[in-house]
Amino acid sequence: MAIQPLRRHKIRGLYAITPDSENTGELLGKTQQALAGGGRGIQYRNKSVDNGLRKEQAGLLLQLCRKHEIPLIINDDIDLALEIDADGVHVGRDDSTVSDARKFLQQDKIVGASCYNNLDLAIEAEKQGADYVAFGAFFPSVTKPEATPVSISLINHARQILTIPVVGIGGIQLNNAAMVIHNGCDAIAVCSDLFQAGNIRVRAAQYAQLFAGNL
Ligand SMILES: Cc1ncc(COP(=O)(O)OP(=O)(O)O)c(N)n1
Ligand SMILES: Cc1ncsc1CCOP(=O)(O)O
Ligand SMILES: [Mg+2]
Repeated sequence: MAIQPLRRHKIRGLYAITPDSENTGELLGKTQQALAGGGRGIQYRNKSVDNGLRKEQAGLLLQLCRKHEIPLIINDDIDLALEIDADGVHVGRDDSTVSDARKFLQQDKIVGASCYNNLDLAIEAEKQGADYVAFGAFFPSVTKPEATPVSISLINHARQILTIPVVGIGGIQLNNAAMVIHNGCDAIAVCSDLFQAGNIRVRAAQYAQLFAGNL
């Protein structure tokens, strides 16, 4: 029986952001481990390979995510999301607008938006139909060292104003994740601390445990 696409799944818990990688087998193996440990969303983010390989990797990741009934969100690229029928797209200030993403993707697809340290951007993203907003970087990020720094106190303000889920990103590690969650983030987006872990499944389970009873 064919596995059906996910219907506007809410992003909550551990949201795994894939690292730049040319090694498709390794990328799939690591993502499988993140899913086995309890990852609740996967974002395919790969800034370092050509479009052909991006399409191949994204298609294979989608098959894997469907087996686990977990959504695959494509970073930046609405066309790729449409081509492979991914579960959604994540856009930032240098990408398409939320309105365009919403217009081109079917209603049941997920649209996420980066809002950096800016609540006005988040209010606008929600109006335009975003399914979640992301703030960060809360901590220095090795994956994106130039990311805008953000104070944890923003999360509480965001939760009071917005109805859609709030995602925290940037330099999140096991020893600082609880602070982000306890301040109100519905999900934490993690790349290096998850994908560089010696045992990715165990690391993912440790993150998932931080949300225990809250998903
Ligand atoms: C969940 C999540 N939050 C923020 C980002 C960053 O998006 P953007 O600012 O467009 O930067 P790039 O990731 O494209 O470098 C994200 N990808 N995911
Ligand atoms: C894409 C992005 N946007 C802000 S920080 C970041 C990178 C997140 O990766 P890491 O968890 O390794 O800091
Ligand atoms: Mg982007």
